[in-house]
Amino acid sequence: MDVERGIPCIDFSRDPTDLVEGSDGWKNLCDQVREACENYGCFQVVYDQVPVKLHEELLVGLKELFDLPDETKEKNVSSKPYHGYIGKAKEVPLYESLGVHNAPNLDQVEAFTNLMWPNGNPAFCQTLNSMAKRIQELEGIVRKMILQNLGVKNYYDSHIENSDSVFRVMKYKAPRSDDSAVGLLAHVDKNILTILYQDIQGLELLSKEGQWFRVLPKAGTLTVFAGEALMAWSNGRIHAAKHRVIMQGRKDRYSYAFFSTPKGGAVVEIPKELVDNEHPLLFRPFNYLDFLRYFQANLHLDNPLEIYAGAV
Ligand SMILES: O=C(O)CCC(=O)C(=O)O
Ligand SMILES: [Fe+2]
Repeated sequence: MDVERGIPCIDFSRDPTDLVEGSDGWKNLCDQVREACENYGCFQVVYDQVPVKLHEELLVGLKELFDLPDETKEKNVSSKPYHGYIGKAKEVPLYESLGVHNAPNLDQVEAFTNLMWPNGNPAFCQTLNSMAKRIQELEGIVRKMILQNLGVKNYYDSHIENSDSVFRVMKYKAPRSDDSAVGLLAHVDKNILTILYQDIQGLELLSKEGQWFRVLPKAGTLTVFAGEALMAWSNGRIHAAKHRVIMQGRKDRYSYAFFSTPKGGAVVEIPKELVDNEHPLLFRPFNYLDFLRYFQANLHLDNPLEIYAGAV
């Protein structure tokens, strides 16, 4: 495994047979994914099923989207936490973002683009939907590898059935001064897996040893994070890493990410196979949406999940 500046980089595009379940290449990738998830909670993945041209097209559309008036962007509301428009927050003034629920479904993206543009925006709608579908495919592969390595592949179908997703697009304005500025505060993702693309650098990851590393963007590469829902479900075997965005320089920064989440109302429950004397139960079963709401209401807490559902 190639570890560059502290972040493992795993090549899913070396040979198409590597993605054939059960092949030697597949087993090798599974091992790399497990090592990365356990030790870093994050890795970069080379994946050519998301063409560089599609990233470029989406970025052009995103610039147009974020240039829309605030009143238009604010129309993107949702009852689910982190699905609507976020902007002009005191703590992160450079940050703005919009969420699209279940973006691999064309109707959902169409509803979003019709809300943003008077005549919709068919080209952007297609691009965003195509991106979400391709990243969802990658998410499914990564999740299958993780479950296989945990020895609980039999849970894969129900895991996917009980999942949902939100695609978030983000813009960070360039800081006003030459000093670096916080784009997004340090946090751990709460969901299952996050697969992210950034156009220019800014993303930083906290290693288990307590050191911040820059995650540099690379053409044809996406960044995968494990979230707390997966960390909890794996009974702590998978690490969910803290990360943040630091802005520097004169350029605005754009990023987007596919977040897989437990379905609304779904309960995160550790499989019995992952609990034994060496691995005592770490979390009681918890309702994901209820936990998210608890987290939002208690942003000052350091370990909200441990307080909310900790079993020890
Ligand atoms: O914009 C980025 O690079 C990171 C975004 C992020 O961490 C998040 O939305 O959870
Ligand atoms: Fe994040």
